[in-house]
Amino acid sequence: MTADRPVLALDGVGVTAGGRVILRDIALEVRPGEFTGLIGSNGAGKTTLLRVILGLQQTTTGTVTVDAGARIGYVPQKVLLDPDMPIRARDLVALGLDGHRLGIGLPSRTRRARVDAILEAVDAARFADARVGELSGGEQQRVLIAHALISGPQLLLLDEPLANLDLRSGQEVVALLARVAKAQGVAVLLSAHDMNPLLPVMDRVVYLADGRAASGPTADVITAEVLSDLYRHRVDVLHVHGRVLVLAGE
Ligand SMILES: Nc1ncnc2c1ncn2[C@@H]1O[C@H](COP(=O)(O)OP(=O)(O)OP(=O)(O)O)[C@@H](O)[C@H]1O
Repeated sequence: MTADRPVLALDGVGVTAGGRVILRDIALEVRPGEFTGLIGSNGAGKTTLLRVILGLQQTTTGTVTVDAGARIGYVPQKVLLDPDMPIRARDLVALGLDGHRLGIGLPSRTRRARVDAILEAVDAARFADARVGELSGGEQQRVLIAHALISGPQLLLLDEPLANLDLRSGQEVVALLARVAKAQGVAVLLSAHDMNPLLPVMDRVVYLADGRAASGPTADVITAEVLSDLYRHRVDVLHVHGRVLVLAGE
């Protein structure tokens, strides 16, 4: 795997399910060490696209190419952790190791060291022994990210991880993921309905509207011209106090 070879590439991908066209002609590339935002409003097709990449959703057209040997980590949307579930944060993270062939046969001291190191990397060491159900949303999100990272994936997919976080926790999770991307060369693909929390770190964007996508470097895609073309309707892109607003025009 080299820095200039995409770890993931989609070309002409379409999905029809339940008699409905959900995605059409999606093309995108994701590279090692890059942070890509998958942006779209409710129902735009973000989860479906992530499921396509995971091989859980059948495509009707196009190709999905994952670099040979690349492992994929996944943090699904809405993981419900029962407050009474008697599992500690460190045990949940260790499950990410056991669910993978990497985890089999590791001596317990090595396993523990791996779990500690990954909890440290996501700034979750201080609640390693707490029950996951009792942690705050932001803390749980860190544990779930550690769980996805422990098998050493080259591609990390996260489905709306900021949805239930306050602004501050959201910023912390985004900064953490950007660090992981750069330090470990992981390609991060994160879905969100609002791109603003991602702007400081987002190298590339896949902007979904009505099942179609515009994708590429953020500055090339988030323009009135490209988004008007995508929406097939005039939209304006406003930059206000460091935020980007996409507004329907006349
Ligand atoms: N198997 C299916 N059969 C029929 N329709 C489906 C199927 N899977 C998804 N859809 C529809 O496709 C559309 C896109 O769904 P998807 O969950 O991918 O959107 P999303 O962008 O993740 O939305 P949200 O932000 O609300 O989670 C929705 O209208 C959904 O109802």
